[in-house]
Amino acid sequence: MQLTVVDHPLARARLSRMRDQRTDNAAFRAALRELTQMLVYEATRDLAVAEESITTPVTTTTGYRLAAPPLIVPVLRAGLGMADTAHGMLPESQMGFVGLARNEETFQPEAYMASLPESLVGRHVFVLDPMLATGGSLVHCCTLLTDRGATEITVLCALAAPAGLERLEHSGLPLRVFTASVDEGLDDKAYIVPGLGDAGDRQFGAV
Ligand SMILES: O=P(O)(O)OC[C@H]1O[C@H](OP(=O)(O)OP(=O)(O)O)[C@H](O)[C@@H]1O
Ligand SMILES: O=c1cc[nH]c(=O)[nH]1
Ligand SMILES: [Mg+2]
Repeated sequence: MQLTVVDHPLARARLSRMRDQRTDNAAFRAALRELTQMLVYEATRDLAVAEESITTPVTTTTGYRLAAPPLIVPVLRAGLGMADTAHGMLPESQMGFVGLARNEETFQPEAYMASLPESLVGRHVFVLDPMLATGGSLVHCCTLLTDRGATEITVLCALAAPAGLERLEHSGLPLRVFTASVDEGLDDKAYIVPGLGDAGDRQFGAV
């Protein structure tokens, strides 16, 4: 597993706004959208490009486009807040969806939907979920993807806990992880510390 911490000053500023308990739902969503831009920008740095000839108003030159836009997969609910921004930056990408809700007593993810192409052979997949806590949700999601043949998965998250990163590492899944911070740890409710609370509730309200 490859880990990249995107600790650019602008990313830190957005993340700090998300952490602050005074930040309301709308401002939290705005900061997450802006942070997502930075995560996508970093995570797409090494994607293959195809060349094409283009004609400017002055002359002909070489243009570039992504050779194979990745499949984008937000993990509902919280990943929804990253989806539109990622899609805006990768407009040719297809989007799939995975719905998971962590049981807050057992901390196990409970799946309630998956809408994915049947085969992901040869497809690079970008998974969006702001929070990597115990890692149970992302292991579940990424296993759905490898079961369909994916061999290249990039995870974008705002925050990661060391325990979740360790779990992903030991899962053997073919992952690159981009996060804006590796936080201190988890509390007794498996919330990330210092964290930002429940990323779904912070965007959409408590359920
Ligand atoms: O690493 P884990 O311990 O599995 O926890 C992380 C998961 O928890 C949050 O979702 P949640 O289950 O709260 O659902 P929600 O997005 O609907 O709020 C978050 O968005 C991750 O999917
Ligand atoms: O801190 C956490 C842990 C899991 N899910 C969240 O939304 N926040
Ligand atoms: Mg939640």
